Amino acid sequence: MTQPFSEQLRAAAEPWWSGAVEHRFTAQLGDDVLSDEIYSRYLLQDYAFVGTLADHVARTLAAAPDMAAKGVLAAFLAALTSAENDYFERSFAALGIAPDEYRAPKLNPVAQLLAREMQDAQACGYADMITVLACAEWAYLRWAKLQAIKTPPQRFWLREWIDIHVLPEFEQFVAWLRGQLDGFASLDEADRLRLHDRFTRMAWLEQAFFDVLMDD
Ligand SMILES: Cc1ncc(C[n+]2csc(CCO)c2C)c(N)n1
Repeated sequence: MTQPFSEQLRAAAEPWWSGAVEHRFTAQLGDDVLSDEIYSRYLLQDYAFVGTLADHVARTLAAAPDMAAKGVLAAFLAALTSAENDYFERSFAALGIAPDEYRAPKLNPVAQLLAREMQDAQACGYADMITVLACAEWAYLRWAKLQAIKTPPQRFWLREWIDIHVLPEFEQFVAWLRGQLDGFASLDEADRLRLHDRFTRMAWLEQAFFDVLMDD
């Protein structure tokens, strides 16, 4: 039996998929041994990423083929801009990072490429936009699940970052994204190949996003 298209995409994105999901950055985060210096670097880049992602979700919503899909994306966008923003603000305060610093960070080269990848997908259409989103969200669900079985970190900014990504609502959203990917199996071969490349590039970028933060 052929695998669902989402599984085909994920399997084809190895070794970068596992490289991202089992990254030493996330392992050290879950073990509560990641330095605040590295995590601060991460959070500054990721806050900018999440801002760009919110715009990406809004454009995906605008391109969505039906009201049901628009509703799911609207709910995700609401969570992204409320609860998630609150987490960032509290964490920046605890880490001694001032608003001036986190509102306009200088993006590292990987963060710049991630933003380009989203723009490129937006120029192609709904399936491409969903593919970018699905890879990013699914990878976060996976690494967080692996870390959630450990003793929760003492530092709330590490602990809550795992918690946010194992919430049932988030898991349902990822399941929905995977369902959307599975629907793209009926697209023609050229489209499927382009989505394969896009998903793999995203997995590579997710791994690289962690790589550039580490000291060693
Ligand atoms: C580089 C990078 N890739 C993916 C995510 C995952 N993500 C982005 S927004 C969001 C919403 C709910 O928390 C989630 C899970 C991230 N943070 N940073």
